[in-house]
Amino acid sequence: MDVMTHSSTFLLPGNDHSSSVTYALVVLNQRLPRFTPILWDHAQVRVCADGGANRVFDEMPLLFPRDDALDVRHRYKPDMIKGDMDSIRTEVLDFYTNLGTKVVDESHDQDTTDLHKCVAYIRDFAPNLDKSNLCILVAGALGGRFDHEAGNINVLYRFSTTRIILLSDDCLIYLLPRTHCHEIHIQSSVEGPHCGLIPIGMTSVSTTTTGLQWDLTNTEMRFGDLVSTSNLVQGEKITVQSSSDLLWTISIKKV
Ligand SMILES: Nc1ncnc2c1ncn2[C@@H]1O[C@H](COP(=O)(O)OP(=O)(O)OP(=O)(O)O)[C@@H](O)[C@H]1O
Ligand SMILES: Cc1ncc(C[n+]2csc(CCO)c2C)c(N)n1
Repeated sequence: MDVMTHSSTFLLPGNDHSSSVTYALVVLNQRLPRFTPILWDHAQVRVCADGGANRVFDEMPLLFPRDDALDVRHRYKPDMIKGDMDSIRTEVLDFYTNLGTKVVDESHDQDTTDLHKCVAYIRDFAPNLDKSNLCILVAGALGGRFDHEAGNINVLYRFSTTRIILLSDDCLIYLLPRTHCHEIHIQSSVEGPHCGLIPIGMTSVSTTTTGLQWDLTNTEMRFGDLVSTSNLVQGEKITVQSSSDLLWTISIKKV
């Protein structure tokens, strides 16, 4: 079975030239995580999901209190705004349209979420993007309305062959597909030690891990019985192998 490696270097400032990953960023309509500018700088394409554009417009300047707000807004210009356009304010739409941001109104589709629409666009259409090792970072995906959080997690399952990482100020979540053995390299300056492995939707018959305080050894997990929450990372490397897709979550440090 092939090994899939994971590393949250996108939380560290600066260009990691050794990384072969192409990052894309989706900004949702939730308070911007404080490290959003770092994610923005790593990304080669930046897409706002509908009201996510309001957050970039209103909150990016707050993250740079010494800079002129207009300068900040010009510096952090989304490439695209996409969604059903019922949350973006007119002044925000006008501002970014004038700067050349592409706007796609998909209000005809009321069966998929704005995040779904953004991920589908990045995966299938974004021009000039090397998608051979694509990783989509999603800012503001957790910590708000539970229906939205569940919808955001569902996107991980609907696009299970695409690397997608849901982020909030407090934690990140991604899917570990059962098709691979996983090596998670912990960036201990910015993440951990709290972590969890969560089977959603079905019983996970057998999971084996190394590197956790409470490792699993061919252990069954399911809702209604054991799920691994409040676990702790012990070293710099975690390995996970499972008969089912699992969610991996790890805390993000406040620093
Ligand atoms: N409170 C929240 N918690 C988590 N994610 C959120 C929250 N609010 C919005 N989102 C995410 O941001 C995206 C865009 O938000 P927006 O408010 O524009 O959506 P919406 O479809 O108008 O929502 P609704 O009509 O259900 O209020 C959503 O599709 C969702 O993924
Ligand atoms: C069974 C079912 N439940 C809820 C919705 C509503 N809905 C789901 S995604 C979406 C778009 C949000 O921007 C909306 C309105 C639906 N269509 N079908």
